[in-house]
Amino acid sequence: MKKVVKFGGSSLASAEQFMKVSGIIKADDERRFVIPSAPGKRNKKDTKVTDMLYACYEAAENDKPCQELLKGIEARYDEIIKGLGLELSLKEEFKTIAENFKKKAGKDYAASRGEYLNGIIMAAYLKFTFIDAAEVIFFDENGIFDAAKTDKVMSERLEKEEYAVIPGFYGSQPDGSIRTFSRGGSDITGSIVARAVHAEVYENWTDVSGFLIADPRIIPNPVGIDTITYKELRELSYMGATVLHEDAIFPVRKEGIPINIRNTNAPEENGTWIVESTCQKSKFVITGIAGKKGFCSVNIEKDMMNAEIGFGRKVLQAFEDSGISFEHVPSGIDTMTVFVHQDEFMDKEQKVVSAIHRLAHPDTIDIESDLALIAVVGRGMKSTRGTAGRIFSALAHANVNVKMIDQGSSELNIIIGVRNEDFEAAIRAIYNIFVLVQI
Ligand SMILES: Nc1ncnc2c1ncn2[C@@H]1O[C@H](COP(=O)(O)OP(=O)(O)O)[C@@H](O)[C@H]1O
Ligand SMILES: N[C@@H](CC(=O)OP(=O)(O)O)C(=O)O
Repeated sequence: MKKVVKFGGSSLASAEQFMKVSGIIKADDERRFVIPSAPGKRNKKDTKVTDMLYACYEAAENDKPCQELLKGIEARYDEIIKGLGLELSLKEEFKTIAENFKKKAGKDYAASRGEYLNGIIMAAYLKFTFIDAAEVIFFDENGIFDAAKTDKVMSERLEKEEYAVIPGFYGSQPDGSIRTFSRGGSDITGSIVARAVHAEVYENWTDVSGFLIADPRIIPNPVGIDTITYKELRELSYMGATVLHEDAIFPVRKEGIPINIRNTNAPEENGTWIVESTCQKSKFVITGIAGKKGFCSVNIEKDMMNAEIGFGRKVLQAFEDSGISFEHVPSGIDTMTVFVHQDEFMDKEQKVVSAIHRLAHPDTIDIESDLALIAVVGRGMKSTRGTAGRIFSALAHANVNVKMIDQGSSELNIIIGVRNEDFEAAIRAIYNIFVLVQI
């Protein structure tokens, strides 16, 4: 039996955390393949090594001095090495990194060094084989993850290893350059490794005891989720529940490998099981709530819009032509609203508006910014009447003005648009009505 274990930055932020991690791995000899992230925050005010590397590289790229910043990063690793009592020096590694920064080896190369160096330390401490992810994780020349090549090379390579450490977050492109996944992407590496070795389980160790019904930074001590389906999880992580990267389920999903979210600081707890499907009912009507701030709505009105075939396509074409993806498109008889990410949209706003006028000839276009989207997700909602009603009465009681509602036909989720400033109050109101009143 093989278990793949991924440890997030919060689990590897200091020597003390490394010791806990080693204890967890050594407690079960089926924990054979280890995916470390870069050191994360040691306290709320601390900076993640990945962010330090981005900052350092930005300086190097602009021909500004970055030696001091790099020294700060080296000091973080040295502190871990010293704390673990290891006979290991990363001097040569840092020399190479400084040289490559000078040669402008790329932002992705810079960020990836956080995981690479942590992997070297982890392998030395555990006495496992170190495998550079650049040798087993591949992207094509356009930077798209190459699943087929990765799966083949990775499974052949890991077949030969009993115990190995593979750093998370990055791989290589055909020209040998380093490419990373998006932020939080070590979760994806863990999932890819789990698939390649046909693991029995993919354990994802973090600093919370599993997936919680709501973000603990908004709801103090939220109830934990015992079991959640891949689909529910995808909705929640896409909508901002950062505990697992939204793309991390794809590799394991195809193999039916469950993901178990666990807490490095409370390993005795079972955490959350993420599975393909389950006959287990969730504790409450809803499984979870998540959300994100920073959206804009573009409201388009045109009399008799309903009778005009192709109107929606023309409007969306205007967004596509500017390279802007849309999140939701609720519509009425003579209105259509397109929700987009504010930061993506801001610079191109007027270009898109004029394109909509040119392509679709609407009567009016009205833009509203600083909106948040909240997803209420649950496999139990389909069979329960009145869920939407309960949400709206809770929001009305909390004085939250609902800007938009969108329910997918799967009835797995309801998306609600509110003002950014109402975001936390809205999440609290929904949590209270579905969870607190039932406890
Ligand atoms: N629904 C949720 N359940 C659990 N944690 C959540 C949720 N939503 C947001 N989080 C946040 O996700 C954090 C864990 O993810 P992350 O910071 O990426 O950890 P790691 O460094 O271990 O990869 C938690 O500390 C918590 O603040
Ligand atoms: N270190 C990378 C990748 C990652 O997955 O980190 P973490 O496991 O700490 O979320 C980041 O900060 O984005």
